[in-house]
Amino acid sequence: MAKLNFGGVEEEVVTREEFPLEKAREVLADDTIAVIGYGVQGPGQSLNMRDNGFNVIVGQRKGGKSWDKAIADGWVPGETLFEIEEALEKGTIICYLLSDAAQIELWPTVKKALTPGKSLYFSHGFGITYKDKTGIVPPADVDVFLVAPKGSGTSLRRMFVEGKGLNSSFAVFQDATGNARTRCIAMGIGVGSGYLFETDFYREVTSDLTGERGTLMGAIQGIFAAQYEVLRANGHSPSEAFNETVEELTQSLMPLVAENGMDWMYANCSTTAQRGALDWWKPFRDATKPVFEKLYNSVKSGEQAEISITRNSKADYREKLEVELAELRDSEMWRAGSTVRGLRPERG
Ligand SMILES: NC(=O)C1=CN([C@@H]2O[C@H](COP(=O)(O)OP(=O)(O)OC[C@H]3O[C@@H](n4cnc5c(N)ncnc54)[C@H](O)[C@@H]3O)[C@@H](O)[C@H]2O)C=CC1
Ligand SMILES: CC(=O)[C@](C)(O)C(=O)O
Ligand SMILES: [Mg+2]
Ligand SMILES: [Mg+2]
Repeated sequence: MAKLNFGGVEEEVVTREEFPLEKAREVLADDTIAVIGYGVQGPGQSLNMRDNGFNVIVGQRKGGKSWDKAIADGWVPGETLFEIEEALEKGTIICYLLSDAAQIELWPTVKKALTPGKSLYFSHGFGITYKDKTGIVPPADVDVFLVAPKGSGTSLRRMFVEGKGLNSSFAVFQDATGNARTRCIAMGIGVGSGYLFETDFYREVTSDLTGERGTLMGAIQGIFAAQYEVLRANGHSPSEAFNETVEELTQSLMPLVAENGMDWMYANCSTTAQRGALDWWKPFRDATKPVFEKLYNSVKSGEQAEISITRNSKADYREKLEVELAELRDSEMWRAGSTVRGLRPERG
């Protein structure tokens, strides 16, 4: 563990320097890693582990898009791609990467396969933390741990292919073998994490649910929509409103923030912009903070988990999500965005 100073607070993190890939391979040399579910995280994690030289198989329901995608990605039915029950039987580390709602339905099957000494791996603290709602209570004689890549499985794979690494959190819930922590970190390195920071299942799920509902996804769309609507109501064209709300942020300014922080991005803009942004960020913070507090409390009380389970357990949940995604896609702002994206010279 490397001790690092994060803005004045000391924290320990695990880097690839101190826990190299060779060590991770050694730790899991005798394991068969069964990735159950081939949705978004399933492909990212399984392909990275396969390319990293681990013994990986995939378990997925036969027929359907995910099964076909697995075959297209080079998984071979009967060799490295199996029906879920068969993969569960063969695996010594069970990576439970179905959607959080689907994990509830399949749990009785998974539980049966968890013979003593096996490991149960998650990428979210959801199922374990909300056990009263999910019924997910693992047997005492298996290791239970998580590695949660902090980003989409799509980025996890893309960054790996580019030689980069997305960072992940890790946590041990149950250590039956006495070796759970090392095995967990080895998995974290195996899936292609850039570095790993430690948490517990409760803190992982509460921060994650807050982040995705907040600045990462929910709040950002909300604030985009509000500014776009004000610009349009005041006579600005869709292209002007979109460029000034989204395109400039994603294409020009956020890459600068990613590279060197907010102050550096500010410093690379005009002093006119700096003056205004420095005056306005606090009013925006003050206006939104009560919403973030409401959000956090709703996560903490279990209300957000309840909503997610209820809604995503319905037979037609995919169609319902698609209708709401279409509402975004078909909005003037994102239709304007589609045209703007088409005009990027590199796409032409
Ligand atoms: N999507 C992402 O990039 C991230 C996901 N996670 C976590 O990783 C885990 C997996 O999430 P995703 O990859 O988004 O899952 P997903 O929603 O893409 O679903 C994964 C797979 O579950 C299968 N499935 C759905 N219902 C099923 C059922 N009733 N029986 C059998 N199979 C079923 C689907 O065919 C799909 O292949 C979750 O715990 C999630 O919170 C964590 C970080 C990011
Ligand atoms: C990509 C990620 O980490 C999220 C937003 O938390 C999720 O997909 O659940
Ligand atoms: Mg997340
Ligand atoms: Mg999440």
